[in-house]
Amino acid sequence: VVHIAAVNKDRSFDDYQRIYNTIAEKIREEDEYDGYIGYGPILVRLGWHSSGTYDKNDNTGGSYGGTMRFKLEQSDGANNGLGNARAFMEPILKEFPWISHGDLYTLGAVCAVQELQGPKVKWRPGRVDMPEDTTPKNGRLPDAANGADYVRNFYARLNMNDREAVALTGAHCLGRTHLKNSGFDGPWGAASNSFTNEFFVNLLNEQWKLQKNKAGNMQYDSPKGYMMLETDYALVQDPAYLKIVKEFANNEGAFFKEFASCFQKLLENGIDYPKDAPTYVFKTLDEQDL
Ligand code: HEM
Ligand SMILES: CC(=O)Cn1cnc2ccccc21
Repeated sequence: VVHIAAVNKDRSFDDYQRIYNTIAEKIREEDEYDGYIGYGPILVRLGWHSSGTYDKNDNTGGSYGGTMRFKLEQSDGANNGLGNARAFMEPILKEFPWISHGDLYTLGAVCAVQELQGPKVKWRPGRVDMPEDTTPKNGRLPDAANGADYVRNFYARLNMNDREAVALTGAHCLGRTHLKNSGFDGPWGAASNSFTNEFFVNLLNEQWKLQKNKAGNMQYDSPKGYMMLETDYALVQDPAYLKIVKEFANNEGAFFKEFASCFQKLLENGIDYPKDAPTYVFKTLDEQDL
C-alpha cells in the first residue's frame, strides 16, 4: 500500500495555525473534563491510536486514511472511551470542513502535547480520507497485560527501536486509566495534564506492587496511589529499556528531544511526502499572547 501526502496549495501555515488555536482554546475552555484533567491527554491518545494500527510489513494502517471515523475501528476495545475525543473534534470539523480526519486527529495530538508544556513536534499536512473498506481489522493496538518481549515486538511493527519505544511510552505522564474503558484503575491524585518526564521518575522512585485490581486485572500500584500497567513496568524489568528510562528520568531535555522526533514519526508512519510538502512548527497560545 502506498499513501502519498496530498499537497494542498490553497492552504497555508496560517490556516493550520488557526485550527491549532481553535483546538488549544477549546482545551483551555473545557477544563473540567475527567476530574479537571481536561481533554489534552485523550487528544494525544486519539492521535496515537489513529496511528498505532500501522504495520511496517505491508505499510497498512496508520493515520493517513482517517479510518478512526468508522465504527469498525471505534469498536476495537483498545479504543474504548475515545468517543469523547472524537466528540470534542466534531465542532472543529464543522468549522474547518476542508481538513481531513487524519490531519485533524494528528494535529490535535501535536496541539495537546505542546499546550501541555511538552516539546515542539513538527507536523506535515496531506493525509486523505479513505473509504470504509480500507479500515484495518481490529487487534493491531497493544494490550497492557504483557512484558518486555511483547513491548519490543509491538513497537518493531511500528518501526520503532528501544529508545523510541521508551520515549513514546513516556506519554503516560498524561491522563489516567479508567476502569470502564480499559479495566485498569487509575489514581486521581497522580494523573496529570503537564507533559514531563515524571513517568520515568515515578517508575524508578516508587515501590511497585503487582496486584489484581477491582476488575480482576493485574497492575502495579504504589503506596502513593500511583499505578503502572504491566507494559509500563516492563521498561524497568528489561536491562536495555532500564538504561534509557534512567537517562530520561535524569535528563528531561533528552526525553523531550527523542519524544518530539518519534511522535512525529509515529503520526507519519506509512505516508510518503513529496519534496515540496511543507513542514509546520506551530506556535503555542502563550507564544502568541492568546
Ligand atoms: C504498549 C503500549 C501501550 C499500551 C499497552 C497502552 C495502554 C493504555 C491504557 C490501557 C490506557 C488507559 C485507557 C483508559 O482506561 O482510558 C492508556 C492511556 C493513555 N495512553 Fe497509552 N498505551 C501504550 C502506549 C501509548 C503511547 C505510545 C502513547 C502516546 C504517545 C500513549 C498515550 C496515552 C495517554 C495520553 C493516555 C491517557 C488517556 C486519558 O487520560 O484519557 N499510550 N494507555
Ligand atoms: C497517573 C498514572 O497512572 C500514570 N500512568 C502510568 N501508566 C499509565 C498508563 C496510562 C495513563 C496514565 C498512566
